[in-house]
Amino acid sequence: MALRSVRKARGCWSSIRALHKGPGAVPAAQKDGMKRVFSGIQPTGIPHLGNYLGAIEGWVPEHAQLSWILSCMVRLPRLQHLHQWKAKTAKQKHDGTVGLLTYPVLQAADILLYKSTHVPVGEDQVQHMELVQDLARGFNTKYGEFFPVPKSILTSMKKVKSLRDPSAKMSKSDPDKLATVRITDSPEEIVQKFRKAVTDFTSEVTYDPASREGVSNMVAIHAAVTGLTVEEVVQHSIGLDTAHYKLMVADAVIEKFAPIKSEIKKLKMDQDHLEKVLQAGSAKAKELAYPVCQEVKKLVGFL
Ligand SMILES: Nc1ncnc2c1ncn2[C@@H]1O[C@H](COP(=O)(O)OC(=O)[C@@H](N)Cc2c[nH]c3ccccc23)[C@@H](O)[C@H]1O
Repeated sequence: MALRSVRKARGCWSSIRALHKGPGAVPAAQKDGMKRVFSGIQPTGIPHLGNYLGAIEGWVPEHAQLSWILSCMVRLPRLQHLHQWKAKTAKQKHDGTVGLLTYPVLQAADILLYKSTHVPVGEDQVQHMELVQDLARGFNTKYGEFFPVPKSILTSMKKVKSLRDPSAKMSKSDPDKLATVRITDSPEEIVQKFRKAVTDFTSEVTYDPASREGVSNMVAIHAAVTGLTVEEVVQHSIGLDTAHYKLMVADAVIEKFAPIKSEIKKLKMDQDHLEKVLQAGSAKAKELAYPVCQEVKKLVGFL
């Protein structure tokens, strides 16, 4: 389960806090115009004691409980038809687990538990968001208007492609280490990955995702990290061949990541601060999740 952040539109926490005075309080109705943005990420690496005490311990009951209730409202074929289930279980010789099959329901619980209205996700999650929307609508039809139907927020870079196979998405779990640029990569690693990025035999830099996926991925990444438009990026690259252009994109990515990397380094050195942030986040999340979960249990007849 992957609750990482519960963010708000500017100025909303105070009104949310006023409505949620801890366990037992009435869940907040989504007032007109009030946005609640929720996102998540797969947890990778080994969680430490601070993660567990500060956050994970506080997530488990409400997320798992709502997930169970929602899973009783979804038919098996609905989950078996999801692209990601089909792709992942195929990779595992059709030996996928129940957890893999039902994780989109747990993800729906993550989102609905906070009555989220907007969810920033990449393109691969759009089908899962449709499931969340169906579950919210289905619940509301059966038990009365309760959950907002959350909308996906997609950026222009909703599908960053692999540097080794531009027909596939860039993925953390890609076994080819050169395919994926990690935020923590050193400048040398980033240069090496872009140098080896798969493009084609035309040396000119153009943007044509249908026929030149590799170079177009470079251009799209370049535009996204510099804040320029695709047209501006292509214009600035006139006269460069793709080999030189790849190094230019690598430099732009290094520059983009530099302040993020130094912030990560600084934060990692301040474990006390990190644990405090986790604890405060966990308390805020609990304050929102508990009353919503209680209300759901009342509506479905558990309480
Ligand atoms: N190549 C790519 N190009 C553009 N976007 C991409 C690319 N790869 C990944 N993403 C997006 O990054 C987010 C985290 O990915 P995860 O696979 O960890 O994401 C996952 O596996 C979720 N199940 C985590 C999750 C758990 N609960 C949630 C609630 C709301 C939103 C997300 C979650 C996602 O938005 C994903 O779409």
